[in-house]
Amino acid sequence: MKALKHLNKYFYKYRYRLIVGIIITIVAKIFALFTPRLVGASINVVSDRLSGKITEEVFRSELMINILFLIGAAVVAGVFTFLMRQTIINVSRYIEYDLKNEIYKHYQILSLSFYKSNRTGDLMNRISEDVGKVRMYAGPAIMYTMNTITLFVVALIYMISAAPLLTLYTLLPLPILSVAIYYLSRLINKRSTIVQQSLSTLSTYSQETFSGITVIKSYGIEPRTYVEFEQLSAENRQKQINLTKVQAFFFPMMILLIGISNLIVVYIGGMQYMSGEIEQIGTIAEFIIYVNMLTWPVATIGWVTSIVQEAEASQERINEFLDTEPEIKNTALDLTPIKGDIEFKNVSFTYPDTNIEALKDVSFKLKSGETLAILGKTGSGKSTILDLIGRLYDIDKGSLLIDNTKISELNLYSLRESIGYVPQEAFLFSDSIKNNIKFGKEDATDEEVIAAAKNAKVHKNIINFNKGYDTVLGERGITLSGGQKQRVSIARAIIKKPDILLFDDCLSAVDTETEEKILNNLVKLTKDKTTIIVSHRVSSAKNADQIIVLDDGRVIESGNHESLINSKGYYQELYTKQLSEKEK
Ligand SMILES: Nc1ncnc2c1ncn2[C@@H]1O[C@H](COP(=O)(O)OP(=O)(O)OP(=O)(O)O)[C@@H](O)[C@H]1O
Repeated sequence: MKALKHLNKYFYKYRYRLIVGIIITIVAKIFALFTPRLVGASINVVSDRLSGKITEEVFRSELMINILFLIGAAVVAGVFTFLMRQTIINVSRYIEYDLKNEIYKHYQILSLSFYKSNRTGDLMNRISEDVGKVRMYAGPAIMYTMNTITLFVVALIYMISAAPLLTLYTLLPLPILSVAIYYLSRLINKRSTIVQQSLSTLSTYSQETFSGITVIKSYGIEPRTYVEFEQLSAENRQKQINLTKVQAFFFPMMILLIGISNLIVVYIGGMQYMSGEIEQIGTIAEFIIYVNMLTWPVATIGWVTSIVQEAEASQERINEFLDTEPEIKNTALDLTPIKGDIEFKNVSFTYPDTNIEALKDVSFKLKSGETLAILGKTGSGKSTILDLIGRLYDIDKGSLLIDNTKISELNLYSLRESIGYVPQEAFLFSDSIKNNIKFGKEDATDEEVIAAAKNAKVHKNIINFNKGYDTVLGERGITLSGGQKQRVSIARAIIKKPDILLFDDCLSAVDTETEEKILNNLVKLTKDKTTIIVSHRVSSAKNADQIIVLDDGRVIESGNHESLINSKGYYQELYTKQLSEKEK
């Protein structure tokens, strides 16, 4: 129960609803328990009439009163049972909502390395499946426990006052039922988890084959995927059958144990009536109803125990993520406006998960408004530099200064707010093109969106689509070409008008002519912004104020276009090669 303590704050938040719910539960059960007494009393009236103890008139009026009370008690119990679900189960839904939001909010502040080391499926599971299991504790478990306690206490008082020995015999099989249900519920839960896992494997497999349908069709491997699907499907079927097998035990077992209890009541009760220990025949009927009313609550003791165990395990998994501290901490609580000076002083950085030393002793200084181009072979550490400026990771050695202040001392929100980042692989959401661009600036006007798209040289493509800027992208929408995606992604960054712009090889899928036009627009737009362009092409770099060339995490050349051409190194070689390719 330690992990589940996390929910106490929510129970406190909804305490009034919960208390009302508990009171309603108690009232509902008290009224439900009028039934056996009234039935017993009615049978006694019939028996008294048969033995001539009462007159026909008294018989009729007493029976009528009993029947009216029976109907009244059933109606009140029914209304209160409805209200019981409306209060306690609703509280569990509120708690489920709050917990989901809490987890999601926490996910948002966790660092990139957390996402690298945990699978997306796991993150999704904890926020959906696990929260669902915890809800069962916060709602149904509490409701059924209250139900059982009230029913038991009230029924026992009635039963013992009517026939103490018969009470003992009647209740004898019930603990066996409770224990049996507990083990059965555990088995059911275990098998349901196995079914869930197999279902998720099946859906992951189908999802992947649908996303990769182009590859599957072009390689003609549809029959193979079909066979694989069939195998997974067959495994799932077997697991479902295994689950049904144990589920099928549930009700027969209950019916058997209720039957045994009924038999005991009739047998022992009958004997006691004959020997005169029980005075009225109605008591036997009353007891039969008690047994039937108590069986389900007793069964739920076992069921609730297994729900609580499951909830505890789920909450433990949830807490594990909630207790994970973000590696990147915001230490400056006040906002810190950013101008855009960037300085790397002997910066080294090793990725914690792979231990790859991506940057070694890197130094450069960039004044606000200047442009830096970074070139180098693949894997040389170019993107890593941009990640460090966005503080997606913290550096190991050296110092990274923004506006002459250590990056870790800046307000994280201000820092990221001042950056416009265009990643190497453009990611667009399944939304309209307009909203994808506006992602950079939520309150942007249509004119601003169009201006950004024009500067990113993608406006003409967009207006050629039937729905223009309202064209929906993604799974159910249109698929943009690689170059179009990159340009929408550029528009998203420039609409924000940030102080620092980071372009990570984002023109690689664009032809050189369009690249030239975009770069010309960027020169105008980024006049007073600090800009870093990562590229494999000299054409993207040649106009930059500074150029650095990286090799295996080290700066091997630095300068401007002219000085690097004259120094006859990697840059000059690349320039000559790319120039001759262009001329071919
Ligand atoms: N998130 C990560 N976790 C672990 N290692 C990483 C991560 N990202 C990059 N690396 C490693 O760090 C090194 C530098 O990678 P980086 O992406 O900075 O290179 P790059 O110069 O941008 O390459 P490219 O031109 O191919 O984009 C590579 O060896 C890479 O495998």
